[in-house]
Amino acid sequence: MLEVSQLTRQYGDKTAVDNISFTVPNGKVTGFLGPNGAGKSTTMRMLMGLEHPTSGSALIDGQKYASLKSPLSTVGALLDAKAMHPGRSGLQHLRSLALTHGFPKKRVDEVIEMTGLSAVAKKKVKGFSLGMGQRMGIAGALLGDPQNVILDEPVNGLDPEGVIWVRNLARHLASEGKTVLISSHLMSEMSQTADNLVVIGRGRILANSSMQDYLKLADDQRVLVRTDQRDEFASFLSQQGVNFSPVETDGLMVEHTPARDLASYALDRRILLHEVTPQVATLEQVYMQMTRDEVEYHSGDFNAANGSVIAPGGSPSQAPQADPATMYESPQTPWGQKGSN
Ligand SMILES: Nc1ncnc2c1ncn2[C@@H]1O[C@H](COP(=O)(O)OP(=O)(O)OP(=O)(O)O)[C@@H](O)[C@H]1O
Repeated sequence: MLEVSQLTRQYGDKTAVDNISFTVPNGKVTGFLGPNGAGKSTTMRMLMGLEHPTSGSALIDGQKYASLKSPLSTVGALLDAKAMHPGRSGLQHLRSLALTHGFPKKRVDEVIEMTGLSAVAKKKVKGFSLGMGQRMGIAGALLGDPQNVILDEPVNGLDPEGVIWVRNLARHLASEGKTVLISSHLMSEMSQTADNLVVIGRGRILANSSMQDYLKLADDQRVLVRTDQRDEFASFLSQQGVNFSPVETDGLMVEHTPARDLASYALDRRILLHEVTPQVATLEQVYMQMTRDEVEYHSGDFNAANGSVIAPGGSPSQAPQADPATMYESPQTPWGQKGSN
């Protein structure tokens, strides 16, 4: 179990992590979400004893990392996939880790096999692709068969097969009763992987709940109804001041009205509804609503018609100007999205 309690980390004037508390329970995958610069990596690094908290605590199974008797068997982390000696092979890297921690060579072979690296394990780390480096980092994290696993952006650079593999791995570890904390910017992936979510923005907790409860926070609850008496039902809804929009030939997407009320209105008016489907918000929709004002590094919108970039809250300019406030931002790509970082 991981326990973060009133944790704060300041770098000079900058408060990277601001008095946050949350628990990551055993047997669950907990997604750790937040915009760039929200404080996820800093929190994970404090759990792993790589940064000292300014105040508060970050504990693993009730202990600070530095006090753990058998660190690699208690917690395994992928924090920076490039943190390996470039001149060594993956096999050498894992063997030296195993040797210093007293794990048998057999365990190295097991994690190499588990992470799909058998064919490249003897290659020098400097020749690794981003995805191979990620897999090697995960292999290192799993070496001690730890009770707690912390993965910072593990799917970064992985191909679709690798992304599914990480999902299955996380689910498998949780099914064995292990604690899994995993950060990612891939919302669709996270929605399939995590049981619980901790969302942070500008160093503060924005949400800490089960995935199910989180999805209920969508502020635009909508219900799709279908009926052969659409005009009649639509005119009734208009009289009630309910907002809706037509869908295909027989449907209405109705806003802010519970499905039960809609069914009841229809029954009273002897209108047969042949479909009443509450729309489930996606994780991405709820997350975007929640973090709208928490994004430290905003991208401008790209105007495909004339190639201009509209600065956040501003008017079009022909070329993006270098601005110290956005110096961490990825360059605008021709298709108007941020590149990966
Ligand atoms: N060593 C440091 N010195 C100064 N500022 C730092 C340092 N490490 C992190 N920060 C700042 O702390 C804030 C939180 O950074 P952090 O890397 O934890 O965010 P993150 O949520 O992991 O972001 P991303 O999703 O981009 O990886 C950022 O504003 C970052 O610039």
